[in-house]
Amino acid sequence: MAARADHPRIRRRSTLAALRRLGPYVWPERWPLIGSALAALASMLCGLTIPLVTQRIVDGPIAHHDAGHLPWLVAVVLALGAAEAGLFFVRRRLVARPTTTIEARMRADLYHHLQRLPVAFHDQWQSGQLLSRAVGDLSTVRRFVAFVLTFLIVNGLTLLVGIGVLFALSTLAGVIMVAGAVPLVIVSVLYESRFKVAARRAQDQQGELATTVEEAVLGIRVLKAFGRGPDLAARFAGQARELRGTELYKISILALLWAVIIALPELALAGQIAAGTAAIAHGAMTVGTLVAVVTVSTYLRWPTDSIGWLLAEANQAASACERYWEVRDAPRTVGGPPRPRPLPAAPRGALRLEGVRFGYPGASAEVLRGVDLEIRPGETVALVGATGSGKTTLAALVPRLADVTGGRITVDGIDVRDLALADLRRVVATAFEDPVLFSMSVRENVALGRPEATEAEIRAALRVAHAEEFVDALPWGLATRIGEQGLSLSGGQRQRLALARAVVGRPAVLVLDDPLSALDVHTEAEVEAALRRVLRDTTALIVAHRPSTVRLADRVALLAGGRIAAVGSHAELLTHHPGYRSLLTTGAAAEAGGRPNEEVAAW
Ligand SMILES: Nc1ncnc2c1ncn2[C@@H]1O[C@H](COP(=O)(O)OP(=O)(O)OP(=O)(O)O)[C@@H](O)[C@H]1O
Repeated sequence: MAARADHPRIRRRSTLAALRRLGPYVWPERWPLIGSALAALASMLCGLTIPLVTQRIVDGPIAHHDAGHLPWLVAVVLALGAAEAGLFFVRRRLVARPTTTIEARMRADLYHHLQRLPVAFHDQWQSGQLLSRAVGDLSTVRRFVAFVLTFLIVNGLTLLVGIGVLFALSTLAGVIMVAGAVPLVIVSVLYESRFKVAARRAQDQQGELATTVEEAVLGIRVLKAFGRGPDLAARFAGQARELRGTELYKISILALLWAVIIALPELALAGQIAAGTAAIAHGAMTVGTLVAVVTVSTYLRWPTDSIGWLLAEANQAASACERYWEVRDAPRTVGGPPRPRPLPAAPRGALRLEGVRFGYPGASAEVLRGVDLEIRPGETVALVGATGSGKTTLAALVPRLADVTGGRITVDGIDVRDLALADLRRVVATAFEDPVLFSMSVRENVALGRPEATEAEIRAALRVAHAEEFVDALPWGLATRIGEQGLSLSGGQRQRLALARAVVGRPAVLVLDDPLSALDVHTEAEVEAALRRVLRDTTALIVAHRPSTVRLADRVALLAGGRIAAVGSHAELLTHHPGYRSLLTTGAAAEAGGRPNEEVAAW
């Protein structure tokens, strides 16, 4: 999801308001930025002074055929030119550090915020949209602070000073200059709103394009296997065409703006030359003054020309800021409490679900409608249910990847929402069905479960997950960097590393979402045996799809119709619950998939 450019709320918000929100980032860097603006201004003033010296040269040594003072005046022009160049260099040097710092800070804050946002937020946003904000939009913001902001101020001031100089040289020349500049400003402002909408649309489309590329790369196996590459390529080409259309529209706006920007100052210059020549003929102006007027007007070309372009860049930066703040403003619905309750020094791991209800945002019906379940310290409960019955959803509520919408979950009698998130994540460890590994070494991937884990603890966790042998066989053992999302490993190997990550912190409560699903029969039996040892000291909730996983549990809870329909030992449920029997005896719970919840509820 991403707010679109044509949304009225976005149109109404002013460019200035969006850019003002950069304040907290820009303020700490104000001194070098002010220094760079002053250097740019001084450089402009040096350039602006050169025409005045030229006037002296034309009306003095040249008009009087007296070269006596010429070397001095030429030396002054040279000195001014050198100062102009030197100051420009200083500006560049001064601006680099603070602007890259601002960009880096904003990017880091965005990243931290993304990490804290609930899973529900990530479910709704395309990752390409987030990527384009973190990369493209923040570069636009840096360009704005480094260049656009400075030159909007400096060029504005140069224009004012330049027009003042023109008025001092010749009132008529000043009036002609202003007459040319006023329509230019009006046209620039008129085009601003149109350009802003187009700029925003282009940024959103870039985000969509990034999402398509990302999906194509991550899903390359599926696309190849189903021969769907050309379809996605066609979608990509369509999106690229749309983006091209928007960019062309942006260029057509800019082209018109540039035509006006170039034509008006040329007309003003022609007017100044015509009026100046007539004034010289009537003895009302010296040749030197006309030369100075023409040189000053020519010098003012860049500040005048740039205003429209700088405004367009400012608009682009404003919409980049809006896009950035859309993410930063997203509320952290799952956060730590203001006054967290402390965990017992040695948590026992009593897990209790009391009337737990949960509905996904925007969904018409709740997935969980009053789940009651108690898992005693050290006990292992398998959660079984038809596909889509809400097992994964329930498992995600324990480590607070989402918050219950009704009822409560307690660990050792404390509501998980009253615990500091760091405490909760320390006491509850999770391994998901789809084990995501990061582009880092095996050691780092496992240590995500406990950053301070020693080599011995990591090895012990690998042994539990029956992963030590294959890790040692990797080219650099624990130090082997595994590919993006661990793609260079097999599904079973990835699952075992995810399991090692979950157990390395020796958590009091383990939540495992189908931890043996990707293992072959032989490995499954070995991991099962190792897990059994870990589970002896840990409270565990295990989402189970097949009998082998269920065998790990002391008790089994059957989830159906959003509630716990039955609890008992595997043998009891097999005997007394036909629904459970059919779910497991078909080989895997997944095979019972497609059953409507109502039917399961009726078991
Ligand atoms: N992010 C989400 N947004 C909206 N609905 C969702 C989301 N994730 C899951 N659901 C819905 O919630 C219901 C429960 O899904 P869940 O993944 O918890 O089931 P499950 O029992 O774990 O299924 P399986 O056995 O197939 O893994 C399903 O109807 C699913 O479509």
